[in-house]
Amino acid sequence: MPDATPARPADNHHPASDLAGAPGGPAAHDSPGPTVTADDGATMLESGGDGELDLPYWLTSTQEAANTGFLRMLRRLPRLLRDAWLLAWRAGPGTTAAVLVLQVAAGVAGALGLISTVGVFDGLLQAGPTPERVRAAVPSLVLLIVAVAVRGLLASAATAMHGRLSPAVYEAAENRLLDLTTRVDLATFDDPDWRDAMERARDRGIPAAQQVVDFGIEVLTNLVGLVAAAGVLAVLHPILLPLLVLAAVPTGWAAVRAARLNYRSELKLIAVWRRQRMLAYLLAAREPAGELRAFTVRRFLLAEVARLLRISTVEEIRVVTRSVRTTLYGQALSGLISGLSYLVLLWLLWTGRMELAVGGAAAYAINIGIGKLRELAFSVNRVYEQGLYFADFQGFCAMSLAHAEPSPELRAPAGFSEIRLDRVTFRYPDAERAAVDGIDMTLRRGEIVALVGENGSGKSTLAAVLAGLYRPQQGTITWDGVDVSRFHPESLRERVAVVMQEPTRWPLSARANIAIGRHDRPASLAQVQESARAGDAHQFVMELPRKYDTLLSRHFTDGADLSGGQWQRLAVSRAFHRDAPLLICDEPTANLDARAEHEVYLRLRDLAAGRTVVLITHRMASVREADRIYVLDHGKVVEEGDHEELMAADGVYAQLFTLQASAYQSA
Ligand SMILES: Nc1ncnc2c1ncn2[C@@H]1O[C@H](COP(=O)(O)OP(=O)(O)OP(=O)(O)O)[C@@H](O)[C@H]1O
Repeated sequence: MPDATPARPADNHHPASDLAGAPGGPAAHDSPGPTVTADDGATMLESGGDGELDLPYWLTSTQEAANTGFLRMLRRLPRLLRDAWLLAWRAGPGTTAAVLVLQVAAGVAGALGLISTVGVFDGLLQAGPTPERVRAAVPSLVLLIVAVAVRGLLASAATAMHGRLSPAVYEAAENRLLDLTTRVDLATFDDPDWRDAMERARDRGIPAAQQVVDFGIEVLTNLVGLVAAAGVLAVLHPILLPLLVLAAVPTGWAAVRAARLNYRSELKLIAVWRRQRMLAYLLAAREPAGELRAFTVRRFLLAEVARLLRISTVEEIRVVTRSVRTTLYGQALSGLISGLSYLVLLWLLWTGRMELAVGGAAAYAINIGIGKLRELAFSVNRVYEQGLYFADFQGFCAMSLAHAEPSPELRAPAGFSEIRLDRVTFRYPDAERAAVDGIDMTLRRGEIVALVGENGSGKSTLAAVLAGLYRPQQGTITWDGVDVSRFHPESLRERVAVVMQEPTRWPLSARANIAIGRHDRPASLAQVQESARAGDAHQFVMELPRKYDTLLSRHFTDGADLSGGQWQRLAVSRAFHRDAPLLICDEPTANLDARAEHEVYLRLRDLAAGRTVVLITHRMASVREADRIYVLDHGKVVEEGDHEELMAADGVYAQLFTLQASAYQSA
C-alpha cells in the first residue's frame, strides 16, 4: 500500500535563519490547526492564527508545483526516474550499472521460473497414474527451482549493490550542496530566494536525493517483475495482458493522487516545522539560555512550540485519512479488475480456449503480476513524494550554478603599488538604492586609509568590495592598472586580510583560530605566537587551561569561551598571521578595552610599512593618524583628505571629531 505518512523533517541544522519563516495571512484551509490557549503569552505569537497553514509568501516558487494537476504529475515520473538514475550514475557508475544489470537479470530469471510453471502444471495434469505425472513434471520443476534460486541470488546481489550505492548518493548530494553553497559569491547570500532554496535543499533535498534513487531502483525492480509477469501472460493468452494493464490504472491513479496530497500538505507544514525547529533550538541552545531565563520566557516559548506541534499533528492526521481513502478506492477498483481477470481465465478454461495446465500457470502469473503492481504503486508513490523535494535540490543546484562566481585563470599579483577605484557602485540584491555609490578612491602601498561615516553610510560594504567579496555592478577596481575582475577571485582574496566587524568564532583550538588565517601553509607554534602577540592575544591565550591547544567552544567538554574583546583580539591576530599586502580592519577595536585598542593601533602603524591598511572605526582619535581619510554618507564620498585638511574644511568630519573630543573633555 502506498505510504501516506508525510515524515517530519529531522532537526539537523542551526535554524536561526528560520526566523523568516513566519507564515501569516487569512485563513484558506478547510481544517485549520487548533490553538493551544492554556498558557500565558501564547496568544501573543498567534498572529498566524487560522492562516498558519497558508503557503507563506516565500514559498511561492514551489506553490506552482503544489498546484500541479494530475496529468502533469503523471508526466513528471519519467523525468524523475531519469534524474534519479543520472544522480546514481554520477555517484557510482559501476555500482549503478551493476544494480541495473542484476535487477534485469533477476527479472528474466523470474520470467523463466513463471514459464516453467506451465511445464509443471502440464506434467501434473496429464492423464495416467500419479507417479507418471509427477515424473513428467520433474524437469520443469527442476527448471523452476533453478530459476527461483538464480533469481534470489541475483536479487540479493542487486540489494547488496544498492546498499553500496545509496550512501554514496547521499555523500555525493551533500558534497554537491556544500560545494555549490560555498562557490556562489557573497552577494548571493543576501538574496532571499537563494537562501530559501538553499535551506529547503539542505533540509529535505539531500535525504530526498538518496530516497529518490532508492525508490527509483524499487520502481525498476517492480517494473521488471511486472513486465515478466505480463510477458508470460501475453504468451499464455493475449487477452489476459490488457486486463493486467487495466488493473494497474486505478492503483497508479491512487498513488499519484496520494503523493500530490502529501506534498501539498508538507509544503504547508514546512513553515510550521521551520518555526517549531527554530524555537526548539532557542530553548536548547547555549547562547539564548541566559536571556531565556532572565526574561522568564520559558513557558511562553514552550506554549508556542506545543501549538505548532499540534497544528502539524492535526494536519498530518487529516492527510493520512484522505490518502488512505484514496488508496482504498484505487485498490478496490484494481481488485475488481483483477477479479475480472480470474473470471476471464475461468471463461477461457470453460470454453476450452485454454488448457488447464496453461490456466494454472496464468493464475499464478496474474497473482505475481498483481503483487508487483501493488509494490510498484508504493514505489511510484514514494518516488513522487521524494521527487518533489528532490526537485528543490535540483532547483537549488541550477540556481547556484547560475550565481557561481566567474573564475578566470589569471592570478592576482603578490602585491601592488596602487589600488584605484573608479566610479564603483554596489547594490545589494533587492535593495532600492546602492550601498556604495560611484566611489573614486586611491590606496597606495604602505598607507593607512580610514573610512568614517555614520551607521549605514556604506563603510563595511565598501570594505567588502575592496576585499573582493562583492563584485561592483558598475565601475572598476584596478590593481596597478589591471582590472581585478580579470583575476581569479580566490587568488585576489588570498592577498587580503580582513578583520570583520563580527569575527567568526571558529569552534577550533586557539592555535587553529589564528593559524586558519593561513591554513594552506604549516605554521609553527612560534609563528602563531608571534601573530598572537601582534594582535595582543598571547597573554590571555597563555592563561587558558590548555593554552594554545584549548578548544574555543563551550559546546564541547573542556572547551573554553572568550569574551567579545578577546575574540576580537584573536581575529586581529588571525589577520596578522595572514600576512597579506592589503589589511582591512572593520571596527577592529569595537569590543576592546582602552589599553588593548591603543596597542592594536600602535601595531597597525608598524604593519602598514610595506602593507596598506584600510581602517573603519567610529573612534575618531584612531582615525587621526591615518594618511588619508574618506568620509562616507549614503554610499558616497563626501569629504577626503588628512586630519588637518578635513578639520580645516570644517565639514562633517570636523563636526564628528569635535563632538567626540568635546565628550571626552567634558567627562
Ligand atoms: N547584507 C545586506 N543586505 C542588504 N542591505 C544591506 C546589507 N548589509 C548592509 N546593507 C545596507 O547597506 C547600507 C550600508 O551598510 P553598511 O553596513 O555598509 O554601513 P556601515 O557604514 O558599515 O554601517 P555601520 O557603521 O553601522 O557598520 C545600509 O543601508 C544597510 O542597510
